[in-house]
Amino acid sequence: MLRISEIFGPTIQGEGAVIGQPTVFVRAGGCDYRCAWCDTLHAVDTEYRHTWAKMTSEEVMAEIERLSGGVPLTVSLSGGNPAIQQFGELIEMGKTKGYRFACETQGSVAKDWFAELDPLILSPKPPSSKHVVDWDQFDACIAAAGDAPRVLKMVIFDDRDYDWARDVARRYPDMPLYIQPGNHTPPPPDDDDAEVDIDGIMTRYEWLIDKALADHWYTPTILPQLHVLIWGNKRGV
Ligand SMILES: C[S@@+](CC[C@H](N)C(=O)[O-])C[C@H]1O[C@@H](n2cnc3c(N)ncnc32)[C@H](O)[C@@H]1O
Ligand SMILES: Nc1nc2[nH]cc(C(=O)O)c2c(=O)[nH]1
Ligand code: SF4
Ligand SMILES: [Mg+2]
Repeated sequence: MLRISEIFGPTIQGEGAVIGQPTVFVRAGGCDYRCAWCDTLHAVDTEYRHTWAKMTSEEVMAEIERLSGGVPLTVSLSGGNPAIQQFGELIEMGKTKGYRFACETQGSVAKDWFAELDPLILSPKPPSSKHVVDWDQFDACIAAAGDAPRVLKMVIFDDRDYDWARDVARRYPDMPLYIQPGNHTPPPPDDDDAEVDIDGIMTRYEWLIDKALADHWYTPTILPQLHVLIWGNKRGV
């Protein structure tokens, strides 16, 4: 059984490597982290566990097909941390029907089904999250992906995060790199309509662009969370 916080879409992927692509999101319930600025606490905080549905892979697949009208597209597994659950069966089922699976995870738990993803999006957490990355676990995630496409996506709030991200990028010179400004006004878990400070986010975005370009750091693609610019903190988009 899978613990599912929400399944929604099609919408556009708002972040990183496949930004703008039509996507159905499967948001897993439960996370081994609790980032200081997490924007999906309703899928993390166990206080909201009662809102997570227990579903079989067949039931999740049926909902993906219903939402997409049976027309294959990219399915993004997110959360929470999808890597603490068994998504191998769903991925196998979906791929035989022509669906493609991406997955977002912080890189704390490796799963053999990472090898079936296109792409695996690894999003190690910077100092502002208050988490410290276990790089052995992170490397195990990269190894588990094997030949599957994998990318790095890092959220940056401040100078310390920026310096940390540059170090991470040096450590993984062969991985496509995406950086995004943090949303300092993430929604509280019980209020998906909470105000978002778009001006503040755009100021941080501009700061991040200026800083990277001034440093001649040309390897990252620098993107905002497009869905936040369009829909704010709204859930299910
Ligand atoms: C909600 S997480 C779920 C997947 C996984 N737990 C992870 O962190 O990668 C999806 C993406 O949103 C990013 N994110 C979460 N809160 C954010 C915030 N306040 N501002 C910008 N990005 C955020 C995460 O860093 C991650 O890249
Ligand atoms: N449109 C849209 N794009 C996203 N990219 C990553 C998301 C996430 O919460 O994992 C997300 C999300 O929730 N919505
Ligand atoms: S790892 Fe991802 S889902 Fe978990 S608390 Fe951090 S941002 Fe939220
Ligand atoms: Mg999100």
